[in-house]
Amino acid sequence: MKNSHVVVVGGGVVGVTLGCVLSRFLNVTVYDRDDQRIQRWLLCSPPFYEPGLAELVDGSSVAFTSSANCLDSADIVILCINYSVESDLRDTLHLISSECTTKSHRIIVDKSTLPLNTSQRIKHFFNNHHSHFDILSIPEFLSQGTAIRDCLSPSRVLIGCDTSESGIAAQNTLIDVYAQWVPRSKILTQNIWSTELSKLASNALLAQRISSINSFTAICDATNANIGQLTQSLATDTRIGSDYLHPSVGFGGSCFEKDLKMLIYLCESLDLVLVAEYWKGVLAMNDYQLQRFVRRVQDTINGVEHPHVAVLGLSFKKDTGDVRLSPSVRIIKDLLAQHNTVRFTVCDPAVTEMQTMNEFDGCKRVHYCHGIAEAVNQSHCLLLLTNWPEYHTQIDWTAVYDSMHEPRWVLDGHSIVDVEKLISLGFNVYQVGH
Ligand SMILES: NC(=O)c1ccc[n+]([C@@H]2O[C@H](COP(=O)([O-])OP(=O)(O)OC[C@H]3O[C@@H](n4cnc5c(N)ncnc54)[C@H](O)[C@@H]3O)[C@@H](O)[C@H]2O)c1
Ligand SMILES: O=c1ccn([C@@H]2O[C@H](COP(=O)(O)OP(=O)(O)O[C@H]3O[C@H](CO)[C@@H](O)[C@H](O)[C@H]3O)[C@@H](O)[C@H]2O)c(=O)[nH]1
Repeated sequence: MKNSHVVVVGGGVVGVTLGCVLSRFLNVTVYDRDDQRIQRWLLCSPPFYEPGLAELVDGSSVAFTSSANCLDSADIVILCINYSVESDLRDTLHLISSECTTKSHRIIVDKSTLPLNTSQRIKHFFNNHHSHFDILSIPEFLSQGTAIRDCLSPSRVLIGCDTSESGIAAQNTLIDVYAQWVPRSKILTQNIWSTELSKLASNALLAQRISSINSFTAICDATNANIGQLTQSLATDTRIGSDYLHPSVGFGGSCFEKDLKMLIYLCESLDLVLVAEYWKGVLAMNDYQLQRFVRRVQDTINGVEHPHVAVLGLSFKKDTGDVRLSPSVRIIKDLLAQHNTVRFTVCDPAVTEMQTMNEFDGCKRVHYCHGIAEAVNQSHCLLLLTNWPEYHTQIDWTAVYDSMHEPRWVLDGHSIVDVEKLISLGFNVYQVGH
């Protein structure tokens, strides 16, 4: 195993973090078809922001390439790719099959979150192409912003395989690989259906908790109940706990929505109509929460001539520059569509000006700012759309008040700021569920 060559396919946060950790024990190449991405990694200038990843890459022995011929020397191929369309996956498999010609046996690990039963379909594909590849499903549970910590100390590692002799041998090989840094008690072996479903179930339950708490913010907004007091009470019940019960404008990012849709698709294809409807409710609640916030913003700018809205936080959560399916982006786009004259100044320490321009197709009504002071200057309304509490505490509220124009609204989408303090300074404040 020591001299095994591992090729990680996909140079995103999952592939690169895992590649770096594995390179402490094995010979690792990260292959991505996007040459620009690879060039950034080769220059140790990551194509996206993930805390500590540049340093990890810099200190590792990982090789990076956009040339697929590295696949031929691989003993283990680990798929860490994003899934867009079925034909894309087929092309990837054809590529692996055509490049991997010289060795008689290899292990293919599916680490991407792809539609259920994909590992089985990968197996059939290679069987039909007369290649002796064993397929394992090892889903990834890391979160962006804490990718390195999660990869080094995972809560569990699931290794799914079929029940053939060589499948179990491949599973044992990967157990030995992971056991080099993960306690064996945290490495669980399962069948492939269970590992694939475990991944979707985990994200579905986390998303469901967020939608559940957000549903209570709607009740709090309509009554005298306060969401902070409610979550405090829920958190003290150890059976419920406090994780993933932080109220927000809704969850975002490239995983929860996509994985819920895969789960719903699976339920529908199994004719489990009620189960599908149940999970659709989680997505519907997420949209409802976002729309409630958009309406709140509209109410605050109604009647203001040429409203100027400052936005703090564009990425989908703290410690990442990822704007994929970010609630913040959705809110701005909705308001741009509904209001002809509104303009935005946006500030996020982890997002670049170029990303912002690309996200809004160069729209002249959205401006990127380097700091909060610049963003809020002459604005009528400030949207707090980051769940980065440390960032909120850096705000000089008196200076913000002086540089804003009437009606001086602060709308806190992540229930973080001290509402009473802002009201005492003269701001109008809306906080989700307050
Ligand atoms: N981002 C997360 O927090 C996270 C966590 C757990 C699991 N996942 C899953 O892991 C997978 C990867 O996630 P990510 O965020 O690193 O993705 P990403 O979109 O950032 O990166 C994927 C990379 O794969 C490359 N790629 C796609 N098809 C390829 C091919 N055929 N050949 C070579 N390169 C190819 C793309 O160019 C891209 O650079 C996804 O399936 C995702 O759902 C992501
Ligand atoms: O109490 C909470 C917790 C999170 N969020 C939001 O939920 C979204 C997702 O947050 P998080 O789970 O921290 O980020 P991801 O990086 O998307 O990670 C999720 O998705 C990954 C990809 O599948 C999984 O591997 C991880 O285990 C899973 O946490 C973000 O918009 C957060 O603002 C809330 O609104 N309230």
